[in-house]
Amino acid sequence: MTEPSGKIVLSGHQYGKAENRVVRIVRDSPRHEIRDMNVSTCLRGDFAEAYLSGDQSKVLPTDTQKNTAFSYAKEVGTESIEQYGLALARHFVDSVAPVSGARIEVEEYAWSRVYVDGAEHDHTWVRSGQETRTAAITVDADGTWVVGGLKDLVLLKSTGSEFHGFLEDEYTTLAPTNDRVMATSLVAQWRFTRTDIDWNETYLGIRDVVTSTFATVHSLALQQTLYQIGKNILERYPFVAEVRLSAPNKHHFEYDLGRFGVANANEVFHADDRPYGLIQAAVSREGAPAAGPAWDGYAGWLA
Ligand SMILES: O=c1[nH]c(=O)c2[nH]c(=O)[nH]c2[nH]1
Repeated sequence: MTEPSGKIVLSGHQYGKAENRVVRIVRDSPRHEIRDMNVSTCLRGDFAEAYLSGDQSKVLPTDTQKNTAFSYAKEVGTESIEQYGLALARHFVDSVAPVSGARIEVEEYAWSRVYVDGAEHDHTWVRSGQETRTAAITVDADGTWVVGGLKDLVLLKSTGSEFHGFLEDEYTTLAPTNDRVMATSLVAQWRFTRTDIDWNETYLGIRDVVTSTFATVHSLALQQTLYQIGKNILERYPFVAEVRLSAPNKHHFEYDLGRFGVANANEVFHADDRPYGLIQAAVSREGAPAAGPAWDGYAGWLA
């Protein structure tokens, strides 16, 4: 067999500044607001000469992209990470000639107000240990795509989950169960079909669909729960075209206390951190607008 001997070409490129830690405080009144973000900017276009011959004449430095990300936190504000990301992406495409496309990926770290004497404090927060909100915005000559999301949403239900009836072969040792703990650390992303959205209200609504579906679906497998989560989001939000979900099955094994003569009826578990089943699904609406480059990632946290 002969190896292919074709010409070697630059077959893809994109570049930007990854993980700018932008913190915006709004201090127009004594009650301050905080938006704590991790922002990655990525430019697309014909930057081939930078790779092929070292010609930087079309290259907007990543340092400049960083500065723009920080300045936009003041210039356009950070009402939501989606709105901020849209403004930043449009700026690069509209104002920097060689840029034909931009992708902005944002993670938002949540803070909640500290309570002092039973009242919310104006300018002190404690980091909320729950999920990280995410957004990925892509603008190019063909359009604008917004993907909202969350990651590290850790959920556990102590009953209402079964797993049985599975295929068995000579390597199968798993016992079927009618009652188990089901837990995950969910990553979910949803693709919008429009940009005139109340981003913050929609985020909270979708998060609520995720948690309430996880709670109320009597689950025969994590696969079934994921599909129901996606379906319920699409049913409630007509402007969402597609939901992608990734869920590690955080196994909780009933600990064998029988060895000590102690009964254990689904009460004491060993939470095993690895290996874990990793269950993934995409749920979409037939006939919805095409995804285009909406899922073409940059900094890798979507992977
Ligand atoms: O919800 C589950 N899905 C699986 O595919 C699987 N496989 C497994 O061993 N346990 C489970 N649980």
